[in-house]
Amino acid sequence: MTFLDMLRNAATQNNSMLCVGLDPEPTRFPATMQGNPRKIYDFCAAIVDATADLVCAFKPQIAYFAAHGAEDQLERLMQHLRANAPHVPVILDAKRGDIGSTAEQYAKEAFERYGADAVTLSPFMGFDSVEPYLQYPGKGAFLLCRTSNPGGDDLQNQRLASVDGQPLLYEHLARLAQGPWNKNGQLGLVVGATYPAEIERVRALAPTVPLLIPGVGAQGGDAAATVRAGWRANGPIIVNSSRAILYASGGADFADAARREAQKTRDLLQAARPGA
Ligand SMILES: O=C(O)c1cc(=O)[nH]c(=O)n1[C@@H]1O[C@H](COP(=O)(O)O)[C@@H](O)[C@H]1O
Repeated sequence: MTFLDMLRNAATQNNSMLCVGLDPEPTRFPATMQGNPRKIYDFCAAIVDATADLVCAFKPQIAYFAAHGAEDQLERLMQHLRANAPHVPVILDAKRGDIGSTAEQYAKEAFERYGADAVTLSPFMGFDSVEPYLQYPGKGAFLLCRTSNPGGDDLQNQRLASVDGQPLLYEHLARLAQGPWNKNGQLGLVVGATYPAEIERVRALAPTVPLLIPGVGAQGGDAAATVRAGWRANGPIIVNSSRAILYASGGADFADAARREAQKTRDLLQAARPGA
């Protein structure tokens, strides 16, 4: 099954466009685990179990594991996801971007070592840095397009004088992802919930590719505006929230609190669909 098939199925089964981001930060764990990087797996597995019927995807952020030398716990978490949430696609948030020969190694890491269904990529180095990921049939790749951070403006909002119509860089990327770069039909774009007007612009230029949209919750993005700008019947969106769900409670009830927060966010997103 392709990444897009999995996404469609999970979105339908769980009635959801919510992605729970797995960004484990031991200092924010509840008392019995607090500050202990060996508890990363336990913490994340509890969150997965509490939310697996509410999401269309999970997104582990690799830096939160690698920073603690906890790649083995990410491998265990991937196995846990396969066993306990087999219907939910996993997007490995790695934001890789390197020359083709090195990209081949990163692709192997994401799809073979971790068994991810999709990966996030920085497209800054051009198509040959993206192509190795597209060699994996059915695997998804999300290109950073108009990111949620304020500094995203610095490059993404620059005009390309050399391209027809002098589009902004992020607009050009949106066209490439919808068209010539989408060799395996599984490309998507990352756009921040903090910029709904730009989400709308990206959707106009790339009507059918999936949009991964982080920035609701801790970054303050407007969930309803995000859905209105990005969701289309044949253009899926995956709205990520990490900290607001993971740390909804700092106590022993963290998993129950995460579930309540995920449910609230899921319902808010669903209700904002035009005609819902
Ligand atoms: O690619 C991403 O996931 C990403 C792109 C972007 O533009 N902004 C952004 O916040 N992210 C990631 O999405 C997550 C957001 O986390 P919260 O702000 O805690 O919901 C983090 O893992 C970020 O690395």
